[in-house]
Amino acid sequence: MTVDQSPAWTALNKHAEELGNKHLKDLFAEDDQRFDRFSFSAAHCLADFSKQRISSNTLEKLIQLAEQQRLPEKIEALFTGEHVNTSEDRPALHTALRQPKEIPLRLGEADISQEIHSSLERMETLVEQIHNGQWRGYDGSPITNVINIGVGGSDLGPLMACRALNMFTSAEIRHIEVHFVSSMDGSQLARLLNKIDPASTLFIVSSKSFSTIDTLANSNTAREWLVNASGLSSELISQHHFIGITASPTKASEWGIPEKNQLHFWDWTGGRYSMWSAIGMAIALHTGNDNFRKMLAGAHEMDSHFRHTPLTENLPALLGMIGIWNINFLDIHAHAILPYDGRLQHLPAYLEQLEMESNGKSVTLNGDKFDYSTCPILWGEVGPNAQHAFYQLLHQGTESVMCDFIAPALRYQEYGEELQAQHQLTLANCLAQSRLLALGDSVLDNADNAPLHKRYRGNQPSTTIILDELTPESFGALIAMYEHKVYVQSVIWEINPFDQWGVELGKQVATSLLDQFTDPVAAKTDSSTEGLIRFVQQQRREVKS
Ligand SMILES: O=P(O)(O)OC[C@H]1O[C@H](O)[C@H](O)[C@@H](O)[C@@H]1O
Repeated sequence: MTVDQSPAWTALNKHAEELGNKHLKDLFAEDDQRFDRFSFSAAHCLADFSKQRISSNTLEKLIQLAEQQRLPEKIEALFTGEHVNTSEDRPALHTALRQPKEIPLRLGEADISQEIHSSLERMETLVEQIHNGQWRGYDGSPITNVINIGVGGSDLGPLMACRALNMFTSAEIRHIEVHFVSSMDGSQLARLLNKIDPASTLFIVSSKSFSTIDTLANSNTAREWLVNASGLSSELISQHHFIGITASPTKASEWGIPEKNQLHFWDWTGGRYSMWSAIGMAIALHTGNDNFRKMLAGAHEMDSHFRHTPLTENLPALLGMIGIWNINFLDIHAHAILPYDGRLQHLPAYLEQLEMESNGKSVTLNGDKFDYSTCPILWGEVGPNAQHAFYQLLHQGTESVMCDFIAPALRYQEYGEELQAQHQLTLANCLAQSRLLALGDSVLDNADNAPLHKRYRGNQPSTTIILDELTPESFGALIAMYEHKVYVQSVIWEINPFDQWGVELGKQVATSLLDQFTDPVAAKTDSSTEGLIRFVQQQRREVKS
């Protein structure tokens, strides 16, 4: 029996028939205590679910589904290192990466918390050496530019965190610029190599597998650039200008990263859950080791809340379960992430990987196919900008879209009134948009007289997440909350959120197609692929002739 045939699921289907058609404006009209009833706080975050199409009865039934799916035990299994990643037969212990040293965690014979903290301390030592100019380039120059080469989980997290915590970079370390290169087409790298000095540039090759072609292609180009600029051997260049962060040390050594320039993490850290490990070195370089530790501490605060709080007040559990309600009972399959703080500009892209690579699955842990929906299409943009882009669709389109509005309460405390006024303006827009999406033009007195193209139907569900302030701690807590939300949904859907088999075949097909561009008698594919390759080859011939 799959979960959609279970008693709790059936009860929710029945409940959806009763409540599903009730408009949010009616739910608010019936209950002026909705905010108090449906908003919850923990670890620097307040989550307001009152603009979700739920009643207290809905939450009760969702909690019953979560208990039916044994969510509390599954949460404990995650934290204690059980092999929740069944298809790869591994634990998923990203929470251990932000656990204080004093709390032991046994994995088999080993207490991994000691290993984790010695790796963290080693990373911090390298960061200090780079910050204080001890780490030198091939001609003795101190490092001023650091380029993180990585993709997916080895890029999106560190990039997001560096932008989010940019204002926490102290003057002492501002002489170090951190850049991110991920795209296999070389466009980011080419732009950078044109403007930086090779002698004072350090590359961090971030790759759990150390076999991702995107990252190796960019790293090969970077090394060739340095070898050409210096006239030195690639061995010598690798000693001064390359650090490798990986869970595959042998491959990193084979590529040429000296053992002493390597930082390691573990296969029980999923790529998209790895920014808390040495993969976060770029964050520590950009914001300082202290702020990196504060980010870990904030995430640990949310971990403790998730692990020890009853489901009825558990933020990640409620965020996850209300998502299940929207997807599986209200038939909503689009999810917009809308940060009302430009520092969180990379949050949507990060969550796209975290959520869709984790829960974009259609087979249960037992290998069974099923008919119910899983992860929705998730996308997003900085809210105020998106108001001038796709909010037309949110307000007057035909699609139901659930939205997450995310904003800090406090900002610019140490700045002038102008900037504080800009934050006030941004908050007003954040609250206005979620209000209008929920209530539609019932916010106006005489909306009924307006022509249809000026009507706003509302009833678009949203959650508003307010951080006390955007700090390393609250940022860590926010990301940990979404990680746990994803896990909660995977437990309900009985899927494995920690593997990503679906990304592999495309890589193989790409490798086999590479030959097609150079070898005309290569293996047959299909008329479209062959036609497109012929067109590219023709363009190249014309350029040459
Ligand atoms: O860190 P790496 O092994 O280079 O992997 C980088 C990324 O590529 C893979 O294809 C997966 O899609 C991601 O989960 C991963 O984060």
